[in-house]
Amino acid sequence: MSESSDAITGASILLDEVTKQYPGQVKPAVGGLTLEIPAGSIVMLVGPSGCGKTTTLKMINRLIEPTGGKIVINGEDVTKMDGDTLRRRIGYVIQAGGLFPHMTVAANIAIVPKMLGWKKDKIAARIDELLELVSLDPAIYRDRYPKELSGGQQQRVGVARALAADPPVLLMDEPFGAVDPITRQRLQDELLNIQSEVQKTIVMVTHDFDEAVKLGDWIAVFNEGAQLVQYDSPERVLANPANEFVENFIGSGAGLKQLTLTRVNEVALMDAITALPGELASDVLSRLQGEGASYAVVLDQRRRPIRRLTRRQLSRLQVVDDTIDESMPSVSDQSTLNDALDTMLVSSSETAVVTGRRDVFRGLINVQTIMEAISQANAAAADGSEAPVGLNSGAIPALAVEHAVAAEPQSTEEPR
Ligand SMILES: Nc1ncnc2c1ncn2[C@@H]1O[C@H](COP(=O)(O)OP(=O)(O)OP(=O)(O)O)[C@@H](O)[C@H]1O
Repeated sequence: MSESSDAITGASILLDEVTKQYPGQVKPAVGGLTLEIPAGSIVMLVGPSGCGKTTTLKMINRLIEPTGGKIVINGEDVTKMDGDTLRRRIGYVIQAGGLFPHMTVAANIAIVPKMLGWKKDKIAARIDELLELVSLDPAIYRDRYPKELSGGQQQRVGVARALAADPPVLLMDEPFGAVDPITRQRLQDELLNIQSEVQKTIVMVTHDFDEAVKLGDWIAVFNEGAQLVQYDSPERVLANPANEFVENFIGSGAGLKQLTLTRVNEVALMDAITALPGELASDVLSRLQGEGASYAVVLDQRRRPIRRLTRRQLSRLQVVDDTIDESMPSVSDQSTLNDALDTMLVSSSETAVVTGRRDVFRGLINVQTIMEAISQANAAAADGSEAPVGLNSGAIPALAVEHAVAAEPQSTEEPR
């Protein structure tokens, strides 16, 4: 991306007493909702089926027109703005990516830049940059059709397409609902990695409370009619649920869910002895013995881990080869400790290999570290930082919506 990695490019969003009354319905689907969404944050909308999450989300880009109230983006009232113009500033991601089946991956991503009249070579460069960003090798995937991709890959392309023209806001409606749990975990980790790079304002609807805890800076828990029951940090929603409704929604195992609050990159990792294909096994073995380590991590040329070799395995080898062990327990540094623990349990291994951006090796994590983190998790709930404003009626008291320091947002438009 062209922005520096820590610049917030997202825009603040304010829903100001927003209402949606569908024709023929007795009660409004969303009634007088006020919600402050800080620039550069991820806000998760959760609640039971039919409570108005999707309606709330789609009112932000006016795919659904509010029947009352105002929507303010970066200080600008966009309620009366032309809907198409508005949607050029807002990326939109839906379940299964919503890709056009008869267009290649590249053509799908290029839709918005083309509409904006970008030059061919700029579009081509952007496609490759975005595919790299979502961890798809451009040389392999740019000319494929959606049906030649897995569900997770389609979803990644959907995210790439939504980011194509660098919109300050990304709306995501159950984006990972259609993929298996492992792919879902990877896509969540990737989204966090991408977000640490792009710092957009992301509003996401999910059915999955664990997903909300994992991804959200803030969680909005709704009841019917988009009644906001609690709007706070994941730590505080877990530690102090506002009432029984939220408690029930969190479900059992709130203690273990604390593990979802801590990411692998927040705990100390252990160093490991690494080896490269082509090295003499005896050299690696003597390094292991010198450090008292039980195995070495073999890295490929791009420093991505491909397998682990124990002392015994090394003693039987002449030269380290480049065999890839698909079953090696490996987690991204954006994974939660919960995911890391899962990975270890599934592989019956007390340690897992940790990778960072572009899957580069970062170190090792072990069960001990995770156990220690559980005992520390509650401390975070005591953090006194203020939650954004969220309520259901009346004017907002002294709103201090931060205005993003973002450059003038470029246009984008999502196909609908
Ligand atoms: N086009 C429509 N016309 C009339 N009623 C609608 C329309 N769309 C949604 N509703 C109603 O508005 C309420 C909120 O729907 P919405 O889709 O926003 O809920 P949701 O929380 O996203 O639900 P889910 O989690 O099941 O997707 C529901 O009662 C729904 O039946």
